[in-house]
Amino acid sequence: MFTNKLLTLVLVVQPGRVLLGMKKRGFRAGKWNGFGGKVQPGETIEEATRQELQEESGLTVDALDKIGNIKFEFIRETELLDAHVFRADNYNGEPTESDEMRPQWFDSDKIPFGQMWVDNILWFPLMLQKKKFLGYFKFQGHDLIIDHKLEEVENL
Ligand SMILES: NNC(=O)c1cnc2ccc(F)cc2c1N
Repeated sequence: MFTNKLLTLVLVVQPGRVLLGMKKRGFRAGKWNGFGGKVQPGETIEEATRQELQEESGLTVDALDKIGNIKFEFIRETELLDAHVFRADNYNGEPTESDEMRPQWFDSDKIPFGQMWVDNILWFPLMLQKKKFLGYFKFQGHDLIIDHKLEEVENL
């Protein structure tokens, strides 16, 4: 029996480049990540996405494009992570370092996949092409995918 934990994830994209955040402390410090986190009770997924983006990068966005839903399972764990993935092509403000994250722009052809969650290399190309997708990744630990599904969809 699984419990479902909602996560948000947003990639801010400009022509030829993507904004990522270097996690400075805590879980998976030293990795580059999109911006996001948990959805608190009473918050919508979109509200949580905006809140986490602002806290972690200093940015606000007008439009959030829903581009993916990814379910993460870890063997021997009963919590399924249900990540709602968004893309933002416009933003307000300037990327600002926080206690948690150091934002940095990366050329779209120089994404540091070796310092990211290992599933990113599989679905970032879909995200960059603005394709909508459903993903499922089964992890053994945090660095080994032992099973996965990834499909493009017309609607989410
Ligand atoms: N850019 N961030 C991610 O791709 C990301 C964020 N959080 C996760 C939590 C659990 C997991 F198995 C994967 C991710 C993940 N890929």
